[in-house]
Amino acid sequence: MLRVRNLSFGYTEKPILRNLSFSIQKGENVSIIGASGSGKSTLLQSIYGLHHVDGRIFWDDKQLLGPNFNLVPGEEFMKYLTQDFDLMPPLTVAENIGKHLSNMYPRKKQQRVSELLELVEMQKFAKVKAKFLSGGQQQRVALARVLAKPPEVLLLDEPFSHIDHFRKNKLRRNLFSYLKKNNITVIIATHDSTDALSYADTTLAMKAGRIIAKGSPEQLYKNPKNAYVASLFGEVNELPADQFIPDVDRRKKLVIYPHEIKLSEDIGFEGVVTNSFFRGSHYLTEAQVGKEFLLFEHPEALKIGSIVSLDIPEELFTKRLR
Ligand SMILES: Nc1ncnc2c1ncn2[C@@H]1O[C@H](COP(=O)(O)OP(=O)(O)OP(=O)(O)O)[C@@H](O)[C@H]1O
Repeated sequence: MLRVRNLSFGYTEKPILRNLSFSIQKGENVSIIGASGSGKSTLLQSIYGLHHVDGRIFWDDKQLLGPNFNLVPGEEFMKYLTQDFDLMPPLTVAENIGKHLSNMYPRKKQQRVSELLELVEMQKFAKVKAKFLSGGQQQRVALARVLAKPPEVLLLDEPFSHIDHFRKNKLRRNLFSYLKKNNITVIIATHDSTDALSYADTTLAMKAGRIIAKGSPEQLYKNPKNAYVASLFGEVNELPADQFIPDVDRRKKLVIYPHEIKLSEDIGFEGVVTNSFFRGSHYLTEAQVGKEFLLFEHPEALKIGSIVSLDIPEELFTKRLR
């Protein structure tokens, strides 16, 4: 188990991580989500042992002591994939992946490299020098490289940021099932809600250096603490509650996802369509209701200026009142 206790850190006087405490089970897939600058990368670097932090970090019973105690920065049983991929440009893809593997058993080494090339779908590029690869290809090689000697804990910072959608989905499925099968603990800092929703066992939501929510992706999505947490998963409406519910505290807000609002067959909240954005499976539609602009999903494009009646399920008036 990874245990983080009262972790604080700042690059300067200004605190960046503020008294974080949490635990992660062996083999767990944890995603860290949060706005840009909230401290996700700094948290990964602190766990890896790159910063002089306050607080304590343990892997099982072993305390991780950080840069004061490690001549070579970083913990041996962990791998940290940074946002810059750290490949050796003059070496080939296969050489980069196998760089830290022993040459004592060349066949075994070759087998391992082939297995990893297959995992990231880079077999065809085995003999190509890293300097000739695109950003997305480099990122895939870097992923294979951190897995070459399987770590116990893998820290990934935006690992799919350069990879196109076509490859990303399959790569994600391959990679995360490989990690589960091998019981590798993975902590992934991400902006991508699919990483957080589909693959994580646990999601940590960060804001300004604090963890403001922790739970399963379902818990955080269905019962978000506030509009900020909900917005980390995609579009969300944050509406003044008193415009929609009678006799409610004026300071309260309603946090509602666009797919939860539907066109009503009978009486609903009347609005005027102000925008409609094609999203493939639906149109994300904006309507003005009173002074508020609401986003909702609709299967067809609605004409701008048309009058609509919108239905917000009544149960959300209590469930999503914040
Ligand atoms: N080397 C550094 N020196 C000084 N300040 C830094 C350094 N690295 C990061 N920061 C600051 O620390 C804060 C947190 O940065 P961090 O990169 O951890 O955030 P993040 O959540 O990972 O952001 P992003 O999603 O944009 O990668 C930011 O305000 C950033 O400006």
